[in-house]
Amino acid sequence: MEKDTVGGVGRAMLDRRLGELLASQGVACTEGQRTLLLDHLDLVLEKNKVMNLTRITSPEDALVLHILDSLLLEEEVAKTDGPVLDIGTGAGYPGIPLAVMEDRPFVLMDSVGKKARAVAEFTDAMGLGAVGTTRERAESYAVDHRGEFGAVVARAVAPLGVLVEYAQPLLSKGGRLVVSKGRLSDEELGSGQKTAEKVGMRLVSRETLSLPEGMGHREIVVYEKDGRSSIKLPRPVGEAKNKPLA
Ligand SMILES: C[S@@+](CC[C@H](N)C(=O)[O-])C[C@H]1O[C@@H](n2cnc3c(N)ncnc32)[C@H](O)[C@@H]1O
Repeated sequence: MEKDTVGGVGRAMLDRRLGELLASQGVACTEGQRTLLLDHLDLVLEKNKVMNLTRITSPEDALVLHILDSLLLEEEVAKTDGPVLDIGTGAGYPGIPLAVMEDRPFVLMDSVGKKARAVAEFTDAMGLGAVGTTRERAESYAVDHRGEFGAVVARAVAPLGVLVEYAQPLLSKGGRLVVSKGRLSDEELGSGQKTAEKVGMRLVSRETLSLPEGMGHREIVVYEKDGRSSIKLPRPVGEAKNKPLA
């Protein structure tokens, strides 16, 4: 039977608030999808009592900072086809909310085994059959999963240039990298751009958004794989971060 609380707060109130928040950002969501989004949040907050998954412990804040923030990527992800990969999923954000909204295969990846296992427990409990999880690093996963994904998403994982390098070998031709960033400096954007030119990706869009209730600033940056890389990818584990291409 469905619990009537989420993280100790009344579910009916959170459900109402979530509906308002999503509507205010133009995200269409059914009652069944909201139920799953709140189920996931409850599982995360329970698990967070025994392992470090998130520093956001207030369910009200998590509605904005986890659920809505993840779904700000939905419009861009919906423009792509084929499987979606979430690199560095942590507690399942943004991958699980996106998988709740999109009827297509997802893979949620984290390099930390206990996080990948926690996320697998969440998707099992939620009955998300089309969602796989893997404990892997993006660089090593790309060796055996070249060109498999129509979209790669990432939030709070690595600088833009590093993400462009991680995503390139994993994407199919025409596939897109959709990244959520807080403040994005000109320097980080510049290095993303130079990396993209080297690896056969092009910047499609950059959108700036404000979260409700003054809870932050977001940039949604989208790249498309439109050519071949001039460098053999993936490079060995750690090189994208330690020896960036730009
Ligand atoms: C700051 S957390 C963000 C988690 C989640 N995306 C979110 O926004 O709440 C970054 C996560 O990325 C994972 N990570 C970092 N580099 C990675 C890589 N190369 N491949 C896979 N996972 C990675 C870390 O283990 C960590 O769980």
